[in-house]
Amino acid sequence: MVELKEVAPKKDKAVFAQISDYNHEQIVFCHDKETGLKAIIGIHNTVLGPALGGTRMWSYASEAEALDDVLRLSRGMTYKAAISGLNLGGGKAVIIGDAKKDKSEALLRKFGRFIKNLNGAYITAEDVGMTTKDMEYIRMETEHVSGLPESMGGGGDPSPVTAYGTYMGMKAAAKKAFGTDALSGKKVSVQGVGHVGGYLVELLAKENAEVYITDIYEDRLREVSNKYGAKVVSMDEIYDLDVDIYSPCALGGTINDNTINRLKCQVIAGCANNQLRDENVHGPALVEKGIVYAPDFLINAGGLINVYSELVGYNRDNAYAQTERIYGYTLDIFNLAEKEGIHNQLAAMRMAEQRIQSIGKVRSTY
Ligand SMILES: NC(=O)c1ccc[n+]([C@@H]2O[C@H](COP(=O)([O-])OP(=O)(O)OC[C@H]3O[C@@H](n4cnc5c(N)ncnc54)[C@H](O)[C@@H]3O)[C@@H](O)[C@H]2O)c1
Repeated sequence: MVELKEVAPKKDKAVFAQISDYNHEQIVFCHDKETGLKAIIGIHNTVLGPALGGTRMWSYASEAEALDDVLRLSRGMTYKAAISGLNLGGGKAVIIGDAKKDKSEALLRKFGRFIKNLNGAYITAEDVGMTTKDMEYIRMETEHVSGLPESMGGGGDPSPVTAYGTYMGMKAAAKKAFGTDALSGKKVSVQGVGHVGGYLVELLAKENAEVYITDIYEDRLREVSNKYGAKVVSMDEIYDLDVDIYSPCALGGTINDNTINRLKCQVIAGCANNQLRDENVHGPALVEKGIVYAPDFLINAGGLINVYSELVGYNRDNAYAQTERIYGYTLDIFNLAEKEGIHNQLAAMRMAEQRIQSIGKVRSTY
């Protein structure tokens, strides 16, 4: 019987205690002195299928932080795949190092060898700090790579599909909060206008929403602002804006003790992973404030749906059609949360767990 549960991670805990809290199946520590490779592969759950999730390269402040990241992210992938109806498990990998300085062909290919040795239990893809070229190096050593460029038979950049799913989830949340899913005239703040955020602003502008944007990079802000008429605000100001919808599209953990009381929106719907710093605390806090929260792993699943489509025979139209269903799934989650008197993130987690448990039983017969 699969058992997933909510946990509040403690970084000072022993490694096995942390793995046990999150209920991972396998953690692989990869080390190679020659190339300087230090990586951790987290395989959270493979009941529904191979554990799929990107590789992130980041200069973590400590190894504990890297482990915490891979544990949280791989568990999120389990939920994302399960709730999206995909035959995939949840996994993720982190390479510890500076993506601008520490990367080499040899390091990436060595990492590919470690993935190869897992015989398909883990399938990797691109994440923060990795490029398409890096994926090509990993692909030289193992076939268990997804999200490849179209020229290599892959589905190309998943970001537009992720943005489309996020937009669908946002519309469903608007329907719940405002009684209509029309976003025309709604004030929407988008935090982070990178790959996904940029495409999301385009969709919002097409629907005549009033969009506010912020980012670290000024040239990117200028580009998006000029293209879509979005208003630029400072990075800190984003939390205090008098908007209808706040869309976190940068990094995780932005809904926390410091920001929650500043938010004036009625809806939160964005593509960032792990938006709630602590789901046990900040999920209920949003309910208390009357904010409709669209669960992150549900509405940002478009990219994963696109990548999954590659594994079963790529068709972009099918990937978009499946992503469009996020609208209905999000409304289902709101109904479940209301019925059970729980917050939306918890309802989404329960829905995902339920599918893993029931399909786990189907698969117990060989
Ligand atoms: N790319 C996908 O298909 C996909 C799929 C699912 C989830 N996500 C998640 O969505 C988020 C965005 O992904 P992306 O591919 O667009 O990444 P990206 O790196 O292209 O964009 C992120 C942007 O956020 C900006 N940023 C970082 N910190 C910020 C801050 N404090 N304030 C304002 N802006 C800040 C960065 O400068 C960058 O422009 C990430 O959390 C990612 O894990 C992405």
